[in-house]
Amino acid sequence: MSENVIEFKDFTFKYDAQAEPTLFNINLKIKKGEKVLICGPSGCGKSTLSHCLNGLIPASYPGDASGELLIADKSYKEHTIFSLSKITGTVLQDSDGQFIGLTVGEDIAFALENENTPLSVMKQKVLEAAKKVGVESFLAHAPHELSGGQKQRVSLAGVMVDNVSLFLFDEPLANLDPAAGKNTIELIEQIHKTTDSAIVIIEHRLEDVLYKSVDRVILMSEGRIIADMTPDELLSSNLLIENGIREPLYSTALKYAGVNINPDMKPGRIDTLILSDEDKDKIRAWYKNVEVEKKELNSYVVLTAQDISFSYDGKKEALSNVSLKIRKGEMVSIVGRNGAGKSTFSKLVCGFEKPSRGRFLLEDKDLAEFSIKERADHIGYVMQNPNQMITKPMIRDEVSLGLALEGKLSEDEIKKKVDETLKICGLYEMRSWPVSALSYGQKKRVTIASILSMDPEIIILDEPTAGQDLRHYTEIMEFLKKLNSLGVTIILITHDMHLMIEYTNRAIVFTNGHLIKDTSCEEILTDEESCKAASLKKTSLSELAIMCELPETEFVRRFIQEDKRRRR
Ligand SMILES: Nc1ncnc2c1ncn2[C@@H]1O[C@H](COP(=O)(O)OP(=O)(O)OP(=O)(O)O)[C@@H](O)[C@H]1O
Ligand SMILES: Nc1ncnc2c1ncn2[C@@H]1O[C@H](COP(=O)(O)OP(=O)(O)OP(=O)(O)O)[C@@H](O)[C@H]1O
Repeated sequence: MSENVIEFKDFTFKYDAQAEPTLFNINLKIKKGEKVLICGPSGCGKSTLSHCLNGLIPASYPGDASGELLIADKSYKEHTIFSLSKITGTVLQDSDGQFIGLTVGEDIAFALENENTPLSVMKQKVLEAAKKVGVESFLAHAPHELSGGQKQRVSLAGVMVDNVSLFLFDEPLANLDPAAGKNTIELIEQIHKTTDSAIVIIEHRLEDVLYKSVDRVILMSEGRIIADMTPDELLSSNLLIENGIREPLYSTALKYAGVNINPDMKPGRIDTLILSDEDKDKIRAWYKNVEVEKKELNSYVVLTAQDISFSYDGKKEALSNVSLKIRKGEMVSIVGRNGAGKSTFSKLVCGFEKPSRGRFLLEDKDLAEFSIKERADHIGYVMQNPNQMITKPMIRDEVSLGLALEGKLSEDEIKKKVDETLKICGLYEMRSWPVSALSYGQKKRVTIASILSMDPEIIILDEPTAGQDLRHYTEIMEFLKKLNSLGVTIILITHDMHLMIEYTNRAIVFTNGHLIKDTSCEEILTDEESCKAASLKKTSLSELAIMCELPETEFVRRFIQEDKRRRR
């Protein structure tokens, strides 16, 4: 094989279902042993590009292509899905779609089974791969018994048993808790160091992904490659912000402090960043000048959990003695490791499961007396995986569904309400499209729109911004903030520490079914012990504070203040 694993030459691709091409004139070479990050706004064609590399295009998604794409020196047209599966190992964005086996073990083994590996070798390899991603105790479980993040880990283990020339990770961090995300980036780095496979990572969370080095970042916009440069060059430019991608937190902090970033400072990663004494002084001066405000909290409690316990199988408790109070108009984060019980907690609040002990109160009324439908009038739940929520083939029908079932509004009123919501969620232009033509991030917005149209008093959102680019992330979060300022209580389940500090003041931390901490976000993020127990991760702000000899917690607090002030 030549040194290029992938070579796109003037490659253009149009889905049969679309009028215009989704990829235009792509010219891109990725060599053996290279590690490349692809980023770009939602819908810019990142997943489409990756589908070309694992054969889903043209096998599952037919369309017209021109130009050439060589994978391992052979035109993509000459490959089959099977021949490509030997070359490309993919971890898809939507890990649900990837399960084939009845158990987790079978699933990880699938790649090896195809190669007639002896049983004993196979078991050993499966166990090793499972251990690397921490799912070894789930090998006999059915995939549907896993939490979202646990499923994502299984997909990672699945590709790691393969011996491929190209690893393709499509949003590998979505749904992973911060510590697991960090491990994943370390695992990818290990693959990078120990094989000469090419690695392509598609990810929005640069704060997390740039924790280890990447050789190049490819920036896409509207189906074209608009930049192909090193992280040091990219972070010295304004291209990320201009193209709607969240910069790593330290980079934003440097800009707030008025530090001019250039490639010689090696700004591609926080641990390579070189700051002069003058830069540090600028950061200290900025820190000193940030005004710290205090927010008064409403004391009116809207949701109470009293000593809630629950088990799926009657043996192991998924939640144990959880008690908490949510005040009206609060915007809080629920965080914690994969499988900690966060989604289970939400399912209990919404009545999809019943607690084995304890009770929930909505204001002073026992929620056990409400039917699921009555609860839905007060509490909206946006689940983690949009594919588990969407039931209608057309976007407009999906978003109208709740209102139509409720039967309170006329058809015209429903139409008006749905149009408003679609506009807010940036879906109005696509209102008559089939859901099947949407990217994952776009589908996620459809599910948020469905819940918002119902005007609930409390909204629980499970990873609301997973798969969203900065523009949609900001639109969704600013809209939630606006709803919140009107009195709607918002509970965000998130693994995104960046989101937690940007938008919420309080963090409720779960680990192994227990609520272990309930305090301010900056306190959680600078407390080593809680971070470890709950698989959270300090952000790059902590490291920046240490570099400048400033107190970590206060630095994070002031950054949050400044960030909120600037976005008002
Ligand atoms: N199967 C399909 N049929 C028709 N159009 C599609 C299909 N899949 C994606 N598209 C369209 O192609 C465009 C690019 O989608 P793609 O999934 O590649 O974007 P992306 O950059 O990966 O976005 P995201 O970050 O939201 O996942 C979108 O506008 C989408 O509507
Ligand atoms: N349907 C189910 N049947 C059996 N066990 C389940 C089921 N759903 C979840 N579990 C288990 O209950 C525990 C809590 O899962 P839950 O989905 O609440 O975690 P989570 O904190 O939301 O995780 P994540 O961050 O990965 O989404 C996990 O150990 C999981 O394996």
